[in-house]
Amino acid sequence: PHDLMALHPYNPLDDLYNLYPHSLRNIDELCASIVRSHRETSQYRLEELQALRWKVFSREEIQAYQSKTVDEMWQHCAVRLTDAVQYVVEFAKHVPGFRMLSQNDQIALLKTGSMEVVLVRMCRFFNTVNNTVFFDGKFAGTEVFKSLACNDLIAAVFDFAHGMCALKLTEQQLALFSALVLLNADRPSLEDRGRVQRVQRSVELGLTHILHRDNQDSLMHKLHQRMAVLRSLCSLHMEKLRWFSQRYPLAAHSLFPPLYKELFASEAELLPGATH
Ligand SMILES: CCS(=O)(=O)c1ccc(CNC(=O)N2CC3(CCCC3)c3nc(-c4c(OC)ncnc4C4CC4)ccc32)cc1
Repeated sequence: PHDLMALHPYNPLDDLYNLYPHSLRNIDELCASIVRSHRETSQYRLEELQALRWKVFSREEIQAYQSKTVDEMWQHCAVRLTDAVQYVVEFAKHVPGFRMLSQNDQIALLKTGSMEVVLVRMCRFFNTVNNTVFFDGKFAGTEVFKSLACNDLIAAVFDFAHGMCALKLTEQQLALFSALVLLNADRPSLEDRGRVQRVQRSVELGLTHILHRDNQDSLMHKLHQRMAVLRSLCSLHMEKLRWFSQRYPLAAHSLFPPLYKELFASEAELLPGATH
């Protein structure tokens, strides 16, 4: 099935063999190991989410969320996001080639990529019928997040989830796409961009291989479009975060989990006077 190799004058599989001379003798093994780590770090199994699909928040529970203050709700969400990000960090650590990168490059990729992978994974626990997302143990509509005071961001997240669901990705396709979102050699402040490019190329090869095998080559273009939407979503999020940390300097500084300082805040950028 490697006829697609014929299309590439140079054979990126050489990169694969150079990168992992012993462990992964072919692209199937690369895909299998990424799918396995996706499955082991996906936080919720599809069957669990399917069973909870119609468990939505009551009027009282929605009221309770909506009566939280802005900083209370941001902090509440921050805890849920941090939890989800931990699973993405575990996923990243098992993507072949990721751990061979320098510590700084691993952090640089996670700093921006982890949020994007959380958003990609959200389509697994999104119910397009009643426009709800699994949050805090039940399925929540946009009204649950009203007190965050950023309805445009939430609307954009829900739109993105709809768009991802429309592609009807299999778990295997989602696993390879998540790895590709993470292994982005265009991220800022990478020390060894060339090395990240080689790992990115091998993951791209894996995704191309999986889509070719599933007879869905046309999905690749759509997935690249999704990545562009992801980047705009995350910059909108960072804009909100800047607004939030100026409006609630104490909350941003003390309430966000320690991971925040590691992953998102840099001295000048987000938290004035942050202590590392
Ligand atoms: C990364 C760890 S950290 O550095 O400590 C860190 C960094 C930033 C923040 C503040 N942003 C924030 O809390 N956000 C942002 C967004 C909405 C826009 C993009 C993702 C989001 N989403 C959820 C979330 C969900 O989180 C797991 N699960 C389901 N639904 C939702 C909401 C509908 C969006 C829950 C929190 C949440 C918090 C913590």
